[in-house]
Amino acid sequence: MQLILKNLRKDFGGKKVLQGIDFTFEKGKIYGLLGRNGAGKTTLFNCLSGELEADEGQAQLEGEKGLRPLRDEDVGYVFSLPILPEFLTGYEFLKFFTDINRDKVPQELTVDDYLEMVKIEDEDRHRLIKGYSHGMKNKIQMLCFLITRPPLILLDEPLTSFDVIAALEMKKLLREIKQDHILVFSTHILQLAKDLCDELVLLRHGRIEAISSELLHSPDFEDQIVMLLGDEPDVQNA
Ligand SMILES: Nc1ncnc2c1ncn2[C@@H]1O[C@H](COP(=O)(O)OP(=O)(O)OP(=O)(O)O)[C@@H](O)[C@H]1O
Repeated sequence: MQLILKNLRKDFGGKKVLQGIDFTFEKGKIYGLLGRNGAGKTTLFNCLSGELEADEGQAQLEGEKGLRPLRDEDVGYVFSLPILPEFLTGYEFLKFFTDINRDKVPQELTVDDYLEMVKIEDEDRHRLIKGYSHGMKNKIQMLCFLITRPPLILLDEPLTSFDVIAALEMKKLLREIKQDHILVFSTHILQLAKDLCDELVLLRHGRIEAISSELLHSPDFEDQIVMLLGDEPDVQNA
């Protein structure tokens, strides 16, 4: 399975953010998306998840049944600022979520099994999400894609909110599921990108370019990335 992006463009009132993205992401790999603040990483994720409509271009999935446009339900999206119903408990939300996705949930797994998977403790499961920490909310968001297992999973800087143990667990989990998904992960933490990702891509000048694997494994990797990102101009105005 592949996600094929062709000439994806997005402007905001003349501000050219995505300037013709051409790139192919493959199943079985974790991609690290790097870019300066304001480079357009969230905009790209929003266009792929259907939160925003791209002005031009296409996003298509190529699988066993051929090529077809990417649909909203193909995408699991973990936002950097989690959006969840704060008036529900973690348990209630997941019960609701598993009920509406009953066809996708393996029979043998209960809500408690899922909460156990991301180590949300018993005493927290029945508290309102409103009182959860940022990291706990991110865990709940991650459970949504662990339940529905969409082909494309987008993670907008989620691991930065996790403590060291939780981050290790999440990395392990992502590595375990990666063979069945296309995983794209945006982060500003170079060490995390290097450690977790199979491929690194840069979003700069409104386009995506791959970083060679030699560079990824070279001793001056960080300096080179800083140099490459350092010449990113401000987003172009029309
Ligand atoms: N809804 C919007 N309306 C107008 N401008 C927007 C909108 N969303 C994003 N932008 C602009 O598009 C540019 C890219 O923003 P985006 O959030 O995609 O960057 P980013 O790479 O995710 O940045 P960061 O690393 O800081 O999170 C910024 O200049 C931002 O101000």
